[in-house]
Amino acid sequence: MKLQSLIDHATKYADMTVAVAAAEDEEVIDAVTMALDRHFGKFVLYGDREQIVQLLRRKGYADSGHIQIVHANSTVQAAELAVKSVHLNEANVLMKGNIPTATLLKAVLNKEYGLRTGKVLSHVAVFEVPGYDRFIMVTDAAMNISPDLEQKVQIVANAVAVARSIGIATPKVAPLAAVEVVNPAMPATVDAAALTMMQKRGQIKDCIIDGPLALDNAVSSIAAEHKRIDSEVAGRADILLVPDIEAGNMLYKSLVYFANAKVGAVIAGAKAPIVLTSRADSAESKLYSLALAVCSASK
Ligand SMILES: CCCC(=O)SCCNC(=O)CCNC(=O)[C@H](O)C(C)(C)COP(=O)(O)OP(=O)(O)OC[C@H]1O[C@@H](n2cnc3c(N)ncnc32)[C@H](O)[C@@H]1OP(=O)(O)O
Repeated sequence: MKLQSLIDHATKYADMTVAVAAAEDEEVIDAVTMALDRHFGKFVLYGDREQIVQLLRRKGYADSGHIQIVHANSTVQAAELAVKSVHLNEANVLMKGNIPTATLLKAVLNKEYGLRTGKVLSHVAVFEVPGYDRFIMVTDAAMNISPDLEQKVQIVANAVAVARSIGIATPKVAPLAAVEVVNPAMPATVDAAALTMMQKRGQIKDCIIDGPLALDNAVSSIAAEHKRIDSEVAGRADILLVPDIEAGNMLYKSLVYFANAKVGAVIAGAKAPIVLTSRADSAESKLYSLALAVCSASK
């Protein structure tokens, strides 16, 4: 599967509005104009009007009917205004611009005007890995630091919702650990076994969970056969649930830097999908994240 297919899908939602907090950033404007070139999304850019106009002019986009600029005096104000616009249903997707992640997340978690739903918010990344015939999803590599079992249940639910929004009707979920047997000294294996049983008993829906699985058994049927693991998920996992942010972040970055994987990612579980790009992301990756957010907002 190619991430390009998400862009093709997103073009069906040309009217989706994306609120960008602190849009005065060349890379962010690159992603916005790339999306407009591909005919998806309308954008409301919150931030320093003069800087945003200058950046848009360089791209030849100053007068686009699909862009509105709302001036903000600071990044804190830009975050507040952008989040409020999603809260008020004026926008369908929130995107981070030139602003610290914590500043945006604070606004997102604001009790009065934020985007809380009572659910856990979590990061879901979708990878196109060279040599693989399907997407590999990783969660949570960037938001929840050391989730407990109840949080993992919601992290899985968020990832399943994103998977379904991109056409994976019943995703196979592998809760990862270092081994594929339960070892009480390794809490990730105990949580993985509990998640597996919760899915079998109908407490977690719309997916198949089997774990614990080590990474090789989750993604390689040869490795799974070698270990004689009899599992519906082994070798065919769509979603890799990592035990904590360190494991997830290293897996995410290994896929990008060692395997040349392409990635798009969103924060799910909020009132609307959130695109949390980082400086190191390519404009292409930001575009994939925008497309993924538009696809998941459409469900
Ligand atoms: C993968 C590539 C990209 C990257 O590398 S990103 C870099 C790595 N990521 C990070 O550094 C972010 C890691 N996470 C964090 O720092 C923190 O968990 C985060 C998200 C900032 C929240 O921390 P704090 O602001 O300290 O929040 P807190 O724990 O004091 O809680 C404040 C209120 O917010 C709520 N909250 C926090 N995280 C939540 C979540 N995931 N889902 C839903 N609600 C959440 C929390 O329950 C609390 O609510 P209340 O005020 O008690 O009602």
